[in-house]
Amino acid sequence: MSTLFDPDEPTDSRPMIVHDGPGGFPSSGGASNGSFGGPSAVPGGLPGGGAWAGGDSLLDGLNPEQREAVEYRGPALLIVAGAGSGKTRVLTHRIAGLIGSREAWPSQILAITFTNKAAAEMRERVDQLLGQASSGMWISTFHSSCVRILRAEAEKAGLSSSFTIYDSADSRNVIKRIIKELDADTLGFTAAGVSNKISKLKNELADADSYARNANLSDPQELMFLEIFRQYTRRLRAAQALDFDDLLAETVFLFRAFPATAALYQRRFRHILVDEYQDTNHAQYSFIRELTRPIEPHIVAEMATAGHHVQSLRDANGGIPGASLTVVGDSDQSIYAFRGADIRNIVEFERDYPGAKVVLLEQNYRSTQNILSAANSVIANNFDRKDKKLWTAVGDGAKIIGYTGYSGHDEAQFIADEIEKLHGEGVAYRDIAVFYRTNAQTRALEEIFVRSALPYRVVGGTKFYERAEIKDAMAYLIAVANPADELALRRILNTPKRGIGPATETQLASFAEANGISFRQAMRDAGSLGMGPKVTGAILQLAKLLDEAALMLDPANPAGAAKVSDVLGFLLSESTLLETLRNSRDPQDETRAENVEELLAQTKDFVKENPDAGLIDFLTQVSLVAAADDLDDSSGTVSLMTLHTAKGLEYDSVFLTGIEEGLLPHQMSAGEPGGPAEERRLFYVGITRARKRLYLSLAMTRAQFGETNVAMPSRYLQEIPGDLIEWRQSPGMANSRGGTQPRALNARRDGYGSRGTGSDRFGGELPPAPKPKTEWANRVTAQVRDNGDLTLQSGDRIRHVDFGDGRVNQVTGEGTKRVAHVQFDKAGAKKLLIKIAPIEKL
Ligand SMILES: Nc1ncnc2c1ncn2[C@@H]1O[C@H](COP(=O)(O)OP(=O)(O)OP(=O)(O)O)[C@@H](O)[C@H]1O
Ligand SMILES: [Mg+2]
Repeated sequence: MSTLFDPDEPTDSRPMIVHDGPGGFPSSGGASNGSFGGPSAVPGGLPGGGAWAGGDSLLDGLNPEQREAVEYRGPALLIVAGAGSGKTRVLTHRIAGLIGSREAWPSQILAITFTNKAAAEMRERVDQLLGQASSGMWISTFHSSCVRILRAEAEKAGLSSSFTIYDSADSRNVIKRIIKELDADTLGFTAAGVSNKISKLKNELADADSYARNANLSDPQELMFLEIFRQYTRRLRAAQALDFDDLLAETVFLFRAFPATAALYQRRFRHILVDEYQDTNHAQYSFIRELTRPIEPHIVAEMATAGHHVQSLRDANGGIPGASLTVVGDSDQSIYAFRGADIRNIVEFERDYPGAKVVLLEQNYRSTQNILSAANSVIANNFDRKDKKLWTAVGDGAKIIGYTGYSGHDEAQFIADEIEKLHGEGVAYRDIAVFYRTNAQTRALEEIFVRSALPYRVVGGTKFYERAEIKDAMAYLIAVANPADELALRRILNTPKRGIGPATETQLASFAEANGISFRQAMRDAGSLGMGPKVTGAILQLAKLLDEAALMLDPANPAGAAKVSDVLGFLLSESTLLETLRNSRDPQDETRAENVEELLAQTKDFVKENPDAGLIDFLTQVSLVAAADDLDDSSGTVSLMTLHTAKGLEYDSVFLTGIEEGLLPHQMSAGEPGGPAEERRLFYVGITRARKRLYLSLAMTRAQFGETNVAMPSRYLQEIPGDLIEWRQSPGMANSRGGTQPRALNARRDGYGSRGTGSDRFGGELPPAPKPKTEWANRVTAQVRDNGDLTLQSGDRIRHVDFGDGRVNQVTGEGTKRVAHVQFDKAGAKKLLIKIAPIEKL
């Protein structure tokens, strides 16, 4: 992929049709016969009478409604259906059908998915269905599509094509600085609050000026906010940077300001398909709206004059009709209202696209009947929705398993044990997922999983690219790519330490401002600032290093343009960043150095996979890695992720954890209108990810923000018919109660009085306080454990803080990854990671 994209360029490398296709593909030989009459026309015959891998088999795996959706040809198609009914599958088959039947060139297709991973999967499926790789399709997220367009049209958008993309941490840093400078914290402004508000406004396509028009500027709060918003906008512009929300908004503004530019894309993309449409916000909606607009005859005439191929697409009036649009979604799965997503986009689709065909899908192919029934009865409690009943031919399947733990740790231990059991029954780790509402819940889970030597990965936690050392290394690359990016320059100014303090940084900034030059130029001019020779030398050296790196990348470089990996290697070694980490005494720096080396390795892979790509391509790719993109199906690990990240995915076995009031629904949702209903949809999304087995767990006490609080079962649990769930108790509770209902659930019933007899009272029967730990246990728990030297072999007796005494059956693994398989006298069989397990040899 080259950095810049020309919408008029042929991007399809397949020697498919020899005549001139629609959308202006230069003929690849042969005469232009113009027989390709628009999106719904099928050009006659295939070259050489060849067949493609799809054909009937493309429709074989579909039910009649799905087929109808795949085969429908018309300007607008809306597929609304519940979870797991094959919406994404229909989109994929539809794309393959359009290409396979020669109705569309791959390059005329734009498919929007929610994550880059979903995009990659869709592309792979399409290629599979077609039996060959088809390049030129745009299957990507909203953000990736917008970046490609903005880089190609940067000049019109008033940007450099090497603009930087700020992630939320970057933009918060800028906002933090502004708040400090304006003393806005005295008025109660926080970086998080301001950044949320700005993000919401941008999702509504508002900018500082439009905000000013509607704001009450006699209110000091609003006035201050406006000033922060203005400064923020100005600073990002000066740094040639866009934040995530800008990517969408700027593209829409560009299309509106330059109809002729928009027309290039409107003409190119004849088929636009959007997955998860229920979660589009106003800016995303507008982007699609602009792209599907018909092109006015006078613009078509201009395009023809400019040499663009438009002839075959023209209608009787000389205009070009709007692209065909297919959207799929499920309003019951709308979970991004907090980011401005608007269910109305789906509800009002028929109004916005008159004559749209609507297809409903009702058969679920993912889950067992028990899981579906639970999902159906939960979501039925939301008002204001069209009732739809999902059914499945799969059969009832296993019951849902419920578990109430004493604590988050107890809950996590239950999950770890169940996972091992499933694994023992032949379920692969990769087919198991654990979901939670808040990231904080991972702590207990991770602790237990590590101790149990369970292979897992947290999807979208503290992401690799959000680590400080990676951001440092990336800032070097960004500073080379975009010299205007002051944030990147300030980040590396004294990283690694080179004796440039905050006072010097401020001095450089003021010098730049006073002289109307960039921060980078101020660095180059450091000699005239009258600072000490050491500091001056350090600044000049850094400026020179960056300039040299930029020269390496220059295509005019006599040695040939250097690759991203070479440049990063050069920067890391010349700046001594890597060496400093390696030589540091801070033990964490060892990991940091490894991470930076990993980044270097990644750039090498990137160069291998994309030989023609440059630095900007690499930076773009990194900026757009979304949370779910960390998923790697091939790895044999259990996936841990938030409910939001789980959208669109499916797993054989799913654990939904922390089903408690305050977590689900989340306490923050209580005050929001529609909050609890949105949380219920989130629960529905979670339930419907499971294919065969579903676990619902909660804890009676939950440690949060350093406090341990009594937790109450979520109101949503009561919405699941009791006979679908088989409750397992916390081990400590089994003795005192005979029934199968978890005690905490009874407490909940009491509180709500909606079910139960009232005799099931919680009062006076609080669970016994956890046993005080022995002095030994306290010591083992308190110390930072490192049993690296502990030698264990089968037959050894050990003592564990929680599980008591037991006997080692087997030791597997090497070095720090040694695992003891222990049969505890009371707690049963467990696996422990020796290095950190709270154990002692007896
Ligand atoms: N006609 C069919 N025959 C067999 N399997 C199918 C059929 N339709 C869909 N499936 C399978 O059912 C599962 C769910 O399909 P898909 O992911 O497309 O549903 P979805 O409606 O997009 O779900 P979600 O709302 O969760 O995004 C997938 O594993 C898919 O391959
Ligand atoms: Mg889907």
